[in-house]
Amino acid sequence: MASDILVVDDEEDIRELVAGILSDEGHETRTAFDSDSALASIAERVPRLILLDIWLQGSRLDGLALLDEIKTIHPNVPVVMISGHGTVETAVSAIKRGAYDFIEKPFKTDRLILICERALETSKLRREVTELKKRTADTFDLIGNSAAMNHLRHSIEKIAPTNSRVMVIGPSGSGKEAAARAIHALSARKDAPFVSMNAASITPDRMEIELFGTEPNGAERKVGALEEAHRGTLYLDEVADMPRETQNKILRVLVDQQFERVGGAKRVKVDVRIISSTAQNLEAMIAEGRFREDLYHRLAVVPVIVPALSERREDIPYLVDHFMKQVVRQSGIRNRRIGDDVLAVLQAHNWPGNVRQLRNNVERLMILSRGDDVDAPITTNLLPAEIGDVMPRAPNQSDQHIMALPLREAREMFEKEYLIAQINRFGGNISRTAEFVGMERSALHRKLKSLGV
Ligand SMILES: Nc1ncnc2c1ncn2[C@@H]1O[C@H](COP(=O)(O)OP(=O)(O)OP(=O)(O)O)[C@@H](O)[C@H]1O
Repeated sequence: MASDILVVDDEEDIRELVAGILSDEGHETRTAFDSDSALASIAERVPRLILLDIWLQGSRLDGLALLDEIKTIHPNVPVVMISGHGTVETAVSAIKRGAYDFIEKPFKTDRLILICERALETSKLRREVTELKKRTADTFDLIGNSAAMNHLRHSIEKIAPTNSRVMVIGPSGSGKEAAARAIHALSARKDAPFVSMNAASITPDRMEIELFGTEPNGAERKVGALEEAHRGTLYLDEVADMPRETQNKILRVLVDQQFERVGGAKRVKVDVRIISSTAQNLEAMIAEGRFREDLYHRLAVVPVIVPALSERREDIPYLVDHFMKQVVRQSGIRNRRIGDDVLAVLQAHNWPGNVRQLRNNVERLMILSRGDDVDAPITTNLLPAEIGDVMPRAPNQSDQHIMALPLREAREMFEKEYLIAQINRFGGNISRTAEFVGMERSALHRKLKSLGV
């Protein structure tokens, strides 16, 4: 892949030769003859790779001093030193000071190309690893300041250091896996793997292979999730959707504490903490005979509840801010300000898809507003119709369309839904709601009473 490379050398012949070879390889090259012109060039645009002469005659900073300067400002840009005869020792010390490698003059074209490609590849991998680490770290952050989130965080902190099996219960997209990852991250198992397995998406005949793996001498070599999670945590997502046969297999492992790999007779023992999750009411499923009661009791030693987003609307501004920063980091889109009107609509919406749906909408808003003036706030006209709806329908409300009603009833219906949404938005705080809607607190109380709220 073509990269932007800066060649710094006081000898014009060498500069042009190196730049020429790398240009022929398809890279974009720039040159500088001393430390100041190099720093100016870097300040204008940070190159992907720098080739730097060790001596740099007639320059304010020699090659090593310039290397120090570059490593201070841009520690991740790889620098390859160009050394002459008798300067190899200096080149070695340059590596200790952060240079990626060095090449000795006179050099062979192939060697120059090879060193540059390797330096570019290594720094690309480093960038990817840093990015991945950031993304993994993101999943451990449980954002939110509502009473419900504070309670959840508190429970997680208490449960994490124990070895108890946990069942995380909450609607789809509410953050069950995020909670499970937080439990793992705060436990003594944090340096061992967190293995996630969606039990519902695997057919019963495949389940055994995925969970137990195969004996190493078998036709298909597979390490099972249980072994992969050794000393760590196995997250069994959506246990309610597991077929009966799979439930039996999981129960057997929990009872025996050991298992056999597919195609093998040896008993394998692993040390794994199991966290499971469900979006469904398992007790009702047990009553209907669709879920094994004994398995439920073994999995749900400690139940942890993650509430729906509509029950903790105060968290929405924090989540929006968090997701905007995440989008900026992951996709390089410039950060934007979000208008108060947009936040008000987002807080009033019911979010059936919970945090995941909110995250997708924030990402969509950022993408749609990409070409706009960065100083202007994101406005409501970018929201999809179902979210921008000024009449969010609270659960159990009449679903009669407002246009089918006479004015008095339509006004009452609007007032009722508007006020319920605003109260929810302020977490049930009547004083703050009254202040926002522009009413006296006592008048708001009377209004709510007359509307039967
Ligand atoms: N409190 C939170 N703070 C920050 N991010 C969150 C929070 N809750 C959820 N998320 C993010 O929202 C997305 C959905 O969360 P997650 O996958 O944990 O939900 P889930 O309940 O396990 O979903 P499913 O029911 O589909 O398995 C993820 O990107 C997750 O990182």
